[in-house]
Amino acid sequence: MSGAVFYIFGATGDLAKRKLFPAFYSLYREGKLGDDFAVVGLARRPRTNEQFRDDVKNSIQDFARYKNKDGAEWEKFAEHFEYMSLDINNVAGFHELNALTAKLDTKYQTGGNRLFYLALAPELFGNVSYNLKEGGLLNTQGWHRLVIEKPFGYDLPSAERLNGQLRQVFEEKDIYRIDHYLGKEMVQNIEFVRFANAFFEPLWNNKYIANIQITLSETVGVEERGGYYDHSGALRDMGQNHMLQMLMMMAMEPPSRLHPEDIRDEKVKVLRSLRLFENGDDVRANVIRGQYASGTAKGKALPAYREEDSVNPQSTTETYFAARVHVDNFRWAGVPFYIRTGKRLPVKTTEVVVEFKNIPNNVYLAKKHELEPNLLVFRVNPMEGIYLKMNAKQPGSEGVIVPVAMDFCQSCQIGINTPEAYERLLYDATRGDSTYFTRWDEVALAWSYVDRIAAAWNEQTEDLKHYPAGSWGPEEAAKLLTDDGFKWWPINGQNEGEVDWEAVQKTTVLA
Ligand SMILES: NC(=O)C1=CN([C@@H]2O[C@H](COP(=O)(O)OP(=O)(O)OC[C@H]3O[C@@H](n4cnc5c(N)ncnc54)[C@H](OP(=O)(O)O)[C@@H]3O)[C@@H](O)[C@H]2O)C=CC1
Ligand SMILES: O=C1O[C@H](COP(=O)(O)O)[C@@H](O)[C@H](O)[C@H]1O
Repeated sequence: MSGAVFYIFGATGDLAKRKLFPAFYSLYREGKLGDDFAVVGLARRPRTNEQFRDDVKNSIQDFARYKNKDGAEWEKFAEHFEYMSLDINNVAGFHELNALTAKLDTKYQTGGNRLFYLALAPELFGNVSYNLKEGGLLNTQGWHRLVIEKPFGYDLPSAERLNGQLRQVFEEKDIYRIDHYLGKEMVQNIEFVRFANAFFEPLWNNKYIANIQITLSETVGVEERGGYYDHSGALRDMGQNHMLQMLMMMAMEPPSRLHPEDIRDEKVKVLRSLRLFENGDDVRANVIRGQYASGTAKGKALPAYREEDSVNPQSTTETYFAARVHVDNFRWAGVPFYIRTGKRLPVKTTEVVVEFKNIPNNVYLAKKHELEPNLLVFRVNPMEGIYLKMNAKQPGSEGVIVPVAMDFCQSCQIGINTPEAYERLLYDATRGDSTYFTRWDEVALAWSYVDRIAAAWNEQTEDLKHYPAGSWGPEEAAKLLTDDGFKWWPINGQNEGEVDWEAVQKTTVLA
């Protein structure tokens, strides 16, 4: 990497501690940062450089893939970190920051390259970018990139306002909007599996695929984020970004080149093809929302959402939603995409299931047997891998057909040491590769899709269902599929479905 100064705005916050410092350390240990870099931590509270380096060290001990094993290496790494107390709203502080950076530019031969990471509450994003310009931090020769966290706005109008503020200072090509799901190994793998395998791409259409199911389930509640979450809800927190991004990866056409803009062009076309809900009734027929009530998980009593800290006791914010989504283009016409996400569900998992259509039922095997459909499952999180379920003769039987699985468990083979999403994204931003960041038109289209749902929900709240914490959400979500002759496929054997995945015979593990 060519030299650069990295600025972490919000360096005393949770994201910096849990994700960013560990990501820097992994990249450093892997030689991806080189030695010509400085990291400047910025936040209001006072910290000496030594205290800040201790914060970084503690975060690495707690959260990094590489632990702080080697004292000499740690010391070398820590020297790259500096701290400056700064209030985002104070322009004078930015002039001071510029003076500090000039020294770092010389020390590390950065060529004026600067990456500004905003790990801050979104309402501060606009001010930072304006003050960066005012403070002279963009007056150098090298590249200047702005990495911003989600949420990018609350709805389309607020996202447009924010984008307008950022664009007064940065060009679109220099704005890296994070969606950390795009940094996940298996989400990135979707396009490789699709486009690098002769036996998938020909089947990847409405002739052979019956439906696609995307599940992002979480066992946690809102934890300490009640204040943010109660104004957001599952649709904005997970639907507008991570879920639609995964849907785009599944549905996009092959890009003509593996160039970031070509890939993002194809993703945007998927968003443009989403069938928009026409009115409130249409939303209610296709989107189910829920909120967790008290319940139990693993014998532990769990509070209701309305009892969580910083949550309105009468809140109607959804902690769960499931939707039937249609992509109205030639490839996907008639294939429903079912998406669901929720907090306080029984397992933490992210999975995408592709259910293939059954073989014609007049051929002899299907006449004699109840055949299960073939499934291709992308296991994104926490297990990483690909699972293919098919039918085969039970060994030793007289033609008994059983479901068997080809299970490529990536996390079993590579272990838990696969790079974390933030590592990949940070590395990509340092290299100027924006493929796995979201472009403005993606963000805007995703908001306009989600805003229609939110508007219908605002009209009335009677359709909000309460589900016990620790359950799979409102029963109505099952009906979305049963009405179409489908069902949610079990997640890691934990669903109330009939198939016991552990019992499914594992025939082959690919090397
Ligand atoms: N935490 C997470 O897991 C995730 C977070 N995000 C996003 O990342 C961003 C940061 O989240 P998170 O780290 O959790 O938030 P925190 O509340 O933990 O941290 C906020 C940071 O901003 C600083 N800050 C607040 N006001 C100012 C100000 N006026 N001037 C300078 N610094 C200020 C705080 O430091 P101080 O008080 O010292 O000024 C603190 O370092 C948010 O946009 C969030 O949505 C996204 C995905 C996951
Ligand atoms: O962006 C968010 O994602 C997390 C879930 O991320 P994961 O990588 O652990 O699957 C979610 O808990 C949080 O509410 C949301 O803001």
